[in-house]
Amino acid sequence: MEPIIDVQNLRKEFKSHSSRSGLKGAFRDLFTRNYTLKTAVNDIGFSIQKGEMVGYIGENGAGKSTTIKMLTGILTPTSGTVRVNGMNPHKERERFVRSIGVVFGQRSQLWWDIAVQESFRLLKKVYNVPDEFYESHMKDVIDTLDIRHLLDQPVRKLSLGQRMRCELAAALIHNPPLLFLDEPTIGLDVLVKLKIRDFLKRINEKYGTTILLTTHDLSDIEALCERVIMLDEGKIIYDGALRELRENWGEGKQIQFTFSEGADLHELQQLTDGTLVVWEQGENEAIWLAGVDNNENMISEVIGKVAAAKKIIDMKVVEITTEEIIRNIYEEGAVRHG
Ligand SMILES: Nc1ncnc2c1ncn2[C@@H]1O[C@H](COP(=O)(O)OP(=O)(O)OP(=O)(O)O)[C@@H](O)[C@H]1O
Repeated sequence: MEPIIDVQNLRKEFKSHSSRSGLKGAFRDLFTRNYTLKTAVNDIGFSIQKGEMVGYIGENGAGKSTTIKMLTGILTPTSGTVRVNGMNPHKERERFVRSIGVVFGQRSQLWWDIAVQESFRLLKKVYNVPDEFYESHMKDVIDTLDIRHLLDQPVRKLSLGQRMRCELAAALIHNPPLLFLDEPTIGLDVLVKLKIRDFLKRINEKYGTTILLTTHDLSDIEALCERVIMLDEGKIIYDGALRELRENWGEGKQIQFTFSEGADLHELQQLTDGTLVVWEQGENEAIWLAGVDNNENMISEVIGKVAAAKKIIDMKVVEITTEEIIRNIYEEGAVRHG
């Protein structure tokens, strides 16, 4: 089966001209421009099958939005190919936009001054959605997102969480097979986040909707996506199961000690000499974190050695979080496999 998203050797360069300083520089700029080239997306490739929910992650400036903009036809690639829903997003613009739903957390597709349901009706017309389908489908969407009481409010009166739920509903009026979400839960409280996640799971199960999700909130990814694509400086550094990422990288644990008084690094290193421990100071000098391999003997050995010499007033053993795993990966720049 043809993948729903297929990207090959995709590249986007931005040209920006840097001005030279001084009057002489400005004069020279009139005749020859000084360009600097920024490669935002650097020859990437991946494909996504129908029904997948994929997390697209990376630090600020990694190239996520630029990729999404090329996938949705807003930007033209410098080189490479993009096929989405069997189409070229830039060439078949009109037909293409009817086949996708997009939610950008920071931007609205609803009309600010009119009631939410008027916006919905307008979009229904734009997308040519048949009445019968609209009634039954939107009833379900409205109930699941719990927005019925908001329908006669103008958008400008809604809170961010209320607006985001309406945005999601608006993106789904034509029941697109593919949904792009860029930071859909940014700034939302936990309850609204949970509601949105449950909703996304539900439409994925019910309609087999494919979802590509960009977010800085890794708990969104953990709740929804089995697969992650990780981007760093325009290149894909990991594409695979989130589970595998944890297995390969997350085997370590941290023991968090709170001592009765301040400790220093040298002293702690000496105490655990001969054991592989990475010490790191916590919030203050009495709190220290010992990073160790996930091995029971190792954990008791470290605790034993430390407890014999220092007065401990609190202690806990914590799993390394996905957040930390990913931070470690960025620090090392690439993923070690196996
Ligand atoms: N229109 C543009 N002109 C010039 N440079 C751009 C343009 N758009 C993006 N860039 C640059 O391309 C790089 C990738 O930007 P992009 O917005 O895709 O990153 P991102 O991963 O989405 O980041 P964030 O998480 O901050 O949204 C950045 O260095 C950015 O400065």
